[in-house]
Amino acid sequence: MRFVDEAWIVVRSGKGGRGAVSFRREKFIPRGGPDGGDGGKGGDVVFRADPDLLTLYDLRLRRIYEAKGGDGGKGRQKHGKAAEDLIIDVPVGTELYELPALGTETYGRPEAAELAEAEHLSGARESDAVEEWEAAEAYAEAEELGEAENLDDAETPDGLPAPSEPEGFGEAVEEAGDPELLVDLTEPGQTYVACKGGRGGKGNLHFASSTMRTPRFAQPGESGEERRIRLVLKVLADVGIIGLPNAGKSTFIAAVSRARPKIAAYPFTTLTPNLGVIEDDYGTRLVLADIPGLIEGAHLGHGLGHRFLRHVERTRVLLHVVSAEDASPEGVFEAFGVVDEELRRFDPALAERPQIRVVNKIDLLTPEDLAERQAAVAATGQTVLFMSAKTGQGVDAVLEALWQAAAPARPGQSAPAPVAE
Ligand SMILES: Nc1nc2c(ncn2[C@@H]2O[C@H](COP(=O)(O)OP(=O)(O)OP(=O)(O)O)[C@@H](O)[C@H]2O)c(=O)[nH]1
Ligand SMILES: [Mg+2]
Repeated sequence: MRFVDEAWIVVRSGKGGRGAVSFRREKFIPRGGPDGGDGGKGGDVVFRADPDLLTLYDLRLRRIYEAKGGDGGKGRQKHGKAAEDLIIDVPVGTELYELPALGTETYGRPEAAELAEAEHLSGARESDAVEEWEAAEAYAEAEELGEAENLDDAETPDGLPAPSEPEGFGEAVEEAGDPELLVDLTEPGQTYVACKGGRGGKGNLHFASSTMRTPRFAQPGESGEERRIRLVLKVLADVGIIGLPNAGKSTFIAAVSRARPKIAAYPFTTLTPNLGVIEDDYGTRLVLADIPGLIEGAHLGHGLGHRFLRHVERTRVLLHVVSAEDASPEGVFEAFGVVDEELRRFDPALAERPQIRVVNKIDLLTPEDLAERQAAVAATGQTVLFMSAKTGQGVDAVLEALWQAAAPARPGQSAPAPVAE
């Protein structure tokens, strides 16, 4: 499974529907009072945490998300229908950050002009001859067509041209400094309204007064909002597989799950975390995350590790893998120490996370060499497992330890036993 952990998108809520300009038509009354209804509210943009999603991949394929606009008001005091909200499903564990605005003009949207118009009209400056004239013209035209109740028809549903990405957009996003965290969607079904839809405009029935019996104007709908949002998925894996580059982490996850990460005999083969799922006979699942190799200085941003350490923050158990090539009989714990130190400097709480320690590639050792290391470990009273992800030797014992340490307690079962350090 391809795992994408970051994306950024533009979201826009829908514009409010236009208020209607309409007049009652009754027999023998040539010009009845205004009865134009209000426009409907534009759609909100809502993010929702979906437990079935594991990646942000879909959000990479599309960049701009727009909710629909509200319907225009109608005659006989009928209000326009509110638009449906646009729901964007994201994996559980997605954080949303606000990116700085880039200036709406770059989109060539008529927003500013429309706002001015809305202000102008809501101020109901009836002395403005031009405005009157335009409204009257529009009304006459509509009347001719027999659809005086709704002058909104000429507009596209949201009244805006199709969006396009302005030049320099990507760069500007890249340069955005520390963005502000808006929400952390950690609960399945949790929602966050990122943009509120615009309010519908008032119909002309609101503008009648003693001096203004036949208002030939109505408010346009309020514009929607626009935001640029960065999405960061922190893997909600149960187990984080950590270790130095080339230790065999990807080989292990490929051996025990259907994940098919790239495996190669050079460091930093894995560039983004891979997720694998294992399932027991009861259908209980454990999500494993194969994290790119950490090296000394990861906490300083050296290598790739730093960027990915945050994924480990949320795992319940760490599977710490070292290669037998790096673990001499006296130096087995030293080998684990390098990555432990990186964890500690990045976040002391991380270093306290339960760890299952595994020496991998034991197929490269003679039986005597292996026995020597096992004896050295046993003498310390600590637990270290030995396996070969390549041949499968010892892998079942590692899986068993993972289930013990990370499986969520089933009803009627006590919590998993703590892992021996
Ligand atoms: N002999 C032997 N080789 C192994 C074993 N496990 C992995 N390898 C080899 O070690 C090399 C590195 O394996 P990977 O699984 O890519 O290592 P990794 O820890 O994911 O490395 P990075 O992604 O770079 O951090 C590959 O050539 C694997 O074939 C093992 O149990 N025995
Ligand atoms: Mg790898």
